[in-house]
Amino acid sequence: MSDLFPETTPSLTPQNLPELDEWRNLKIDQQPTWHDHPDFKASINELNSVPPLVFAGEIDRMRKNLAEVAEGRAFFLQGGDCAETFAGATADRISGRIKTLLQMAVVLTYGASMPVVKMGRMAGQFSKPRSSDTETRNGVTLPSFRGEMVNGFDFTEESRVQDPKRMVQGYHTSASTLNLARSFTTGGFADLRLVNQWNKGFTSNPAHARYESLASEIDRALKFMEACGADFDALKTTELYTGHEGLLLDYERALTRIDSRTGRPYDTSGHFIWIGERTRGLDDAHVNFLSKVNNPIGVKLGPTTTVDEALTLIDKLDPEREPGRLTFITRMGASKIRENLPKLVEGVQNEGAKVVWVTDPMHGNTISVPSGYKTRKFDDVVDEVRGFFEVHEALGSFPGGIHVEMTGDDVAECLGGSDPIEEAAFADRYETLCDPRLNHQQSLEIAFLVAEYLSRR
Ligand SMILES: O=C[C@H](O)[C@H](O)COP(=O)(O)O
Ligand SMILES: C=C(OP(=O)(O)O)C(=O)O
Ligand SMILES: [Mn+2]
Repeated sequence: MSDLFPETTPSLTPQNLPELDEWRNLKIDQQPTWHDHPDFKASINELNSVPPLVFAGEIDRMRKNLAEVAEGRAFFLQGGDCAETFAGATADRISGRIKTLLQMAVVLTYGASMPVVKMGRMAGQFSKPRSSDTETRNGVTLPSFRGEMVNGFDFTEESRVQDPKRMVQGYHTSASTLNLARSFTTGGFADLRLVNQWNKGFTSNPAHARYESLASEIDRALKFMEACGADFDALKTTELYTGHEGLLLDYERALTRIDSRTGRPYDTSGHFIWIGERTRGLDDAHVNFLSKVNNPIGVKLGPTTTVDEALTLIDKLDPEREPGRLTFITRMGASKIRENLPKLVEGVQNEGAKVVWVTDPMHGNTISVPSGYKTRKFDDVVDEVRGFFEVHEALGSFPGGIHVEMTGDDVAECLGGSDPIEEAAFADRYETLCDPRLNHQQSLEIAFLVAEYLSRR
């Protein structure tokens, strides 16, 4: 808490720093239409006065960690739900997701002999951009579900009404999620000497067996080091950052605070905030607002991104060219990455900028199956990851990270994997409210694949 005392800098309270509100005059996409709602002002006022979810000092530390990634000395792992849910913020669900993410990180750290910067798509991933404003089922048309911070998922008129009080509920759910994440990662649960135990409760299959054997190897190495008298205090805790798409600017703005040390604004809704593929317009509201806060910022880059767009994004979001400030999360699709990514990487290299390059192998590979489910083929996900490593290898740039939609649960949402998920399983185990996620085992498989590529470098 000591890093942030907005009340000690009254001339710089969030309310009177006009540059933080420039976005209000710009084009803005994918927003709720709730500004005249009777509860809108009170909800914003409440969010203006709640404590920050994360602190400026932590955000700075993440930026420093990401600078290491930009220099090729660490790897960046981002993972979590496409859309978090309020009901899903239970101890079991949250710990399952964190365990899976930490297991992936262990595989990567050990396999690649490299520190891993870990970020959960969690404690704030409650709003969604949509392809269509409405959804039609059996002849009934209702507003689309836009994430639980905006409206409900149930297909009824009442549930789909946009309610600004949901932002306040989103804040509180984020706070309790973060509280549990902090106690897991600092309270002994994430002690590296317990890696073996994180696998308990998961059924036996190829990825799990592989994890068991890697965990035993780590265990032996640690026992050896311990016998040599090494001090393991540093292994007791781990750092898990949070991140989400900064889509709802009313929410992001209300949680922005001024850091008393520097007088600079930080968006305290999460450590890492990214701009989605649908809202990255160069002169639009999202780029403008996030250019003003001091957090590390990501931008999703889809297959139509031009070199000029990428360079202008750098100019706007990282004018000082500070490694760690800007992460480009490419989501091209398996069939396009080998053709589209090289020109972007070369363009950025020629400009002399050092961004972090992350692959999101999920969003360019979404398909619908005849039964109506949105899904992704595990093989396409793997192929985009391979393409990402091939392109960076060829150009001598650092493949800095991976961004996946995943869960710790044994869901059936993405097709394939070494214990293959078939379409028939969707009827019972398809649980996502938006995009299909890798289940626990598929997530571990991806981690092993990435570790192999990293260790070859
Ligand atoms: O992550 C999210 C989805 O890709 C995005 O919300 C669009 O989904 P839709 O095409 O189902 O609207
Ligand atoms: C909407 C998302 O991605 P994109 O902006 O890349 O489509 C997402 O990450 O859930
Ligand atoms: Mn998604």
